Amino acid sequence: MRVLGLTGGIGMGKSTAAALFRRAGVRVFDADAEVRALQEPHGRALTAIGRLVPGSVREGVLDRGMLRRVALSDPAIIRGLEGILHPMVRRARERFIQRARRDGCRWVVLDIPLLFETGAERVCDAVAVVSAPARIQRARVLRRGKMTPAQLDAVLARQMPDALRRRRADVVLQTGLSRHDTLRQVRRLLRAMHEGTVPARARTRRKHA
Ligand SMILES: CC(C)(COP(=O)(O)OP(=O)(O)OC[C@H]1O[C@@H](n2cnc3c(N)ncnc32)[C@H](O)[C@@H]1O)[C@@H](O)C(=O)NCCC(=O)NCCS
Ligand SMILES: Nc1ncnc2c1ncn2[C@@H]1O[C@H](COP(=O)(O)OP(=O)(O)OP(=O)(O)O)[C@@H](O)[C@H]1O
Repeated sequence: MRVLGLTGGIGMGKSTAAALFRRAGVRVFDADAEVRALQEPHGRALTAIGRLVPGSVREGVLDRGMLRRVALSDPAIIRGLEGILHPMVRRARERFIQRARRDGCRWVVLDIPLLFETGAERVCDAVAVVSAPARIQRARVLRRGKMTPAQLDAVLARQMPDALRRRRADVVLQTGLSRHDTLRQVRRLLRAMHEGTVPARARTRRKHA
């Protein structure tokens, strides 16, 4: 079985690309969805988060807006939050890979925003990076109205710069043009996956989870 990492900065179009892979029948592990599941009412991460940010969990329910505000204004809190969540996400990822291998999948996709930052690239045979001009990225995120410009800057400060991410990619998917154009690029990649011609990772030693 082969593993394709899919990553990119906030708002670069990861979920949109992941949905295209899913539609083509490829199994996709979604790290953001995993985080949300851990933070659901009575989710497994809530006790630890409530201890980290007192008042953020009331009667087993997380105040996500408050957590976002606190975490994105205090680097120590976001580090603490990552310390709670990343090991849980890593274990879920390992279970996903084991299950897919057992089921005889030929390719799976790992959709992980912090793929390089957390070392998850080590389990990937190839990495695709979604990318768009910074101006478009900013406009997309701010248009959603969930984050202030200062909060967006705090997120960007914790992510690898786009240029570096692109340099470390095996494939770059441009999402700054139309959705149709992105679809064409994903189709091309799917064809290469099928034919076994995806550029392989030369720089890192593969270590399957
Ligand atoms: C900070 C939180 C509460 C903000 O919640 P919110 O609903 O605003 O955002 P959401 O979870 O949908 O994430 C949106 C995007 O923000 C970026 N992002 C989220 N967490 C982080 C982080 N710790 N570092 C860098 N970027 C991040 C990613 O690009 C992600 O796709 C939440 O993202 C969280 O609990 N993050 C910590 C866990 C984490 O590191 N997640 C990243 C995936 S492993
Ligand atoms: N190829 C594309 N063409 C046009 N718009 C796009 C394209 N890809 C994504 N978008 C738009 O950009 C926004 C962000 O896309 P998406 O949710 O896929 O990004 P993301 O990288 O998963 O974001 P996040 O990191 O915040 O989860 C959405 O509003 C989406 O409609």
